[in-house]
Amino acid sequence: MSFSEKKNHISNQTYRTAVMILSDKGAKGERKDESGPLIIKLLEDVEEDSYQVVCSVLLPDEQSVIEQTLRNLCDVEKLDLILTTGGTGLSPRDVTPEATLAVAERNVPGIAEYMRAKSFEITPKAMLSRGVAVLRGKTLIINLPGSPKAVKEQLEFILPALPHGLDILLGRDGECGGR
Ligand SMILES: Nc1ncnc2c1ncn2[C@@H]1O[C@H](COP(=O)(O)OP(=O)(O)OP(=O)(O)O)[C@@H](O)[C@H]1O
Ligand SMILES: Nc1nc2c(c(=O)[nH]1)N[C@H]1C(S)=C(S)[C@@H](COP(=O)(O)O)O[C@H]1N2
Repeated sequence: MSFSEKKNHISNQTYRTAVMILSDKGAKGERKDESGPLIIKLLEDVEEDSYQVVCSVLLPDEQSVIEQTLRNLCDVEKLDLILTTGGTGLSPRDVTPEATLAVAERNVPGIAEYMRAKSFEITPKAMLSRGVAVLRGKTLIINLPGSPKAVKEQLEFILPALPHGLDILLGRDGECGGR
C-alpha cells in the first residue's frame, strides 16, 4: 500500500480518501488499471481541493483481504472516504459488496439507490451492479463498478451530495440549503 501526501495545503474541509481497485486481472498484471487513476482524476477536478487521495491500493477479489484492508483504512488510518471499484457484479469472484457489508456498522442505502436509478437512464445493465454504501465509524465506504465508463458515470452522479454528507458525518458545519 502506498501512502502519499499529495497536497501541501489541506483545508479544514478536505476529505482524506482512499481508492481501492478490486480486480483479479489487475492484481495479476493482466490488465492495466484505468479505473483507479480515473477516480483520482475526477476527485482532483472537484473545486477547492476537497479530496486528498492519500492511498490507492490494487487488490484481487479476495473477501478476507478486502475486509482486512477496509478495517485498516477505517480504524487505523481513520480516512473520511473510501471509494472501491470493481467486484460488484454477478461473477462468483465478485465479493466487494459482501466484504463491505461485513465491515459495515450502518447502511447508507440512498447513495447506491441513486447511483443505480440514475444509471438506468444510461443502461439497464446498471441493475447488475450490487454495490453498497455504508459507514464504519466516521468513514464512508462506497462501492463503484469496475469499468471506467461506469466509474465516471456513477461517481459524477453522487459527487454533488457527498460533501454535505461527509460534513455531517465528520461533525463539520453542514449546510442543508440548495438542492
Ligand atoms: N480497473 C479496471 N481498469 C480498466 N478496465 C476495467 C477495470 N475493471 C474493469 N474494467 C473493464 O470493465 C469490464 C468489466 O469489468 P469486470 O469487473 O467484470 O472485469 P473482469 O475482467 O471480468 O474481472 P476482474 O477485473 O476482477 O479480473 C472489463 O472487461 C474491463 O474491460
Ligand atoms: N452507470 C453505469 N453503471 C453500470 C454500468 C455502466 O456501464 N454504467 N455497467 C454495469 C455492468 S455491465 C456490470 S456487470 C455491473 C457490475 O460491474 P463490476 O462487476 O465491474 O463491478 O455494473 C453495472 N453498472
